[in-house]
Amino acid sequence: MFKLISVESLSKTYVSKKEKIIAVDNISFTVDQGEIFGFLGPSGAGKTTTQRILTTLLPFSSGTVYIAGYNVLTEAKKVRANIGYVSQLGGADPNATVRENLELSGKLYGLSNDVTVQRIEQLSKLLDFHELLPRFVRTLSGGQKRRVEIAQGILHEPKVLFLDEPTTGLDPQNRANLWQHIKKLRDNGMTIFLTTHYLEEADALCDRLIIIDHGNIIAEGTPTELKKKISSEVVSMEMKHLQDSEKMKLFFKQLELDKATEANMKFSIYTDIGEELITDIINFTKEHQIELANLSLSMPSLNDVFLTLTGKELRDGGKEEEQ
Ligand SMILES: Nc1ncnc2c1ncn2[C@@H]1O[C@H](COP(=O)(O)OP(=O)(O)OP(=O)(O)O)[C@@H](O)[C@H]1O
Repeated sequence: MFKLISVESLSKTYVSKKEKIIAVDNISFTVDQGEIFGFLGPSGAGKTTTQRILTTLLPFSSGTVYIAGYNVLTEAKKVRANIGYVSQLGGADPNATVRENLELSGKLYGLSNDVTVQRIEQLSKLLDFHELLPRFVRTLSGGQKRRVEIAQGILHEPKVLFLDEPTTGLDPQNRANLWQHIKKLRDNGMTIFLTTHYLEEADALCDRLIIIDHGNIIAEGTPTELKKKISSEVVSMEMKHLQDSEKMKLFFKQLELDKATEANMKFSIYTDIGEELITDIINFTKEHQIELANLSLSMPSLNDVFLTLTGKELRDGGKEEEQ
């Protein structure tokens, strides 16, 4: 399969007031044509830095980067012609209409008027904002504005679309709606590189992803592969009374369950024999009159993956500016 993005031994060090900050530390990865590829990591992990390098906006310290077969250092112009970039801030002028914004993007990309009109027609239907074309951008909801900005980013039919935290600030319903639209773009052949710190987003949207922390790749695979690596199932349980937690801890020790975590009377046990373990827990709690607030069996989440790899949580909604 043709690799639309190929990154080899990429590093980026910022020098700020004589202090060196290694933002990206010798990372390598490739992205296939037609996939939604995610870059998941906490704030400060190096996601934006990497994305700005890949979109020719930032010089880097060492390594090689090819986008659509072109070298970002020596063939930056060709790279730019083949990519679309929608930053966190977006680029739509609030005081112009949706159509005017898109027409301006067409001019900036050097498209003819005919092609611009045709693309506006196509994309406004695909991204479900055709009826909004005469509206001023300032009157749009967050989700509607995002769809218009994505259309601006792909008006020139690029091979790769870069999306930086596309759903930050959107409510859960608008977020899920935007995911559907991003999937539609992928289904129409677009390759999408997306940075996110939302676990749920990475899980629902990405065909493959990298988890990045402190500039290093700590895991790579499909969401299912990553979750299966830690265990096939997770048993979650919460105690009603603190004194019972100690009894449960002893019980799990006897069963030699080494992949169990406990915090605030909540246990997560990573296991491949979930149903059997649930039966054992029910029998034990009945026998010892232990009251449970809840007990459930599920697939591990990407948060479990992050927790297992780094010992810390990467929770959704960890950023201050979020609503
Ligand atoms: N211009 C800069 N000068 C100095 N350090 C920088 C600069 N830009 C980023 N950094 C540092 O590089 C590291 C990676 O930052 P980056 O913005 O790439 O992270 P991120 O994963 O995109 O975070 P967020 O999710 O908060 O946007 C951080 O430690 C950050 O403070």
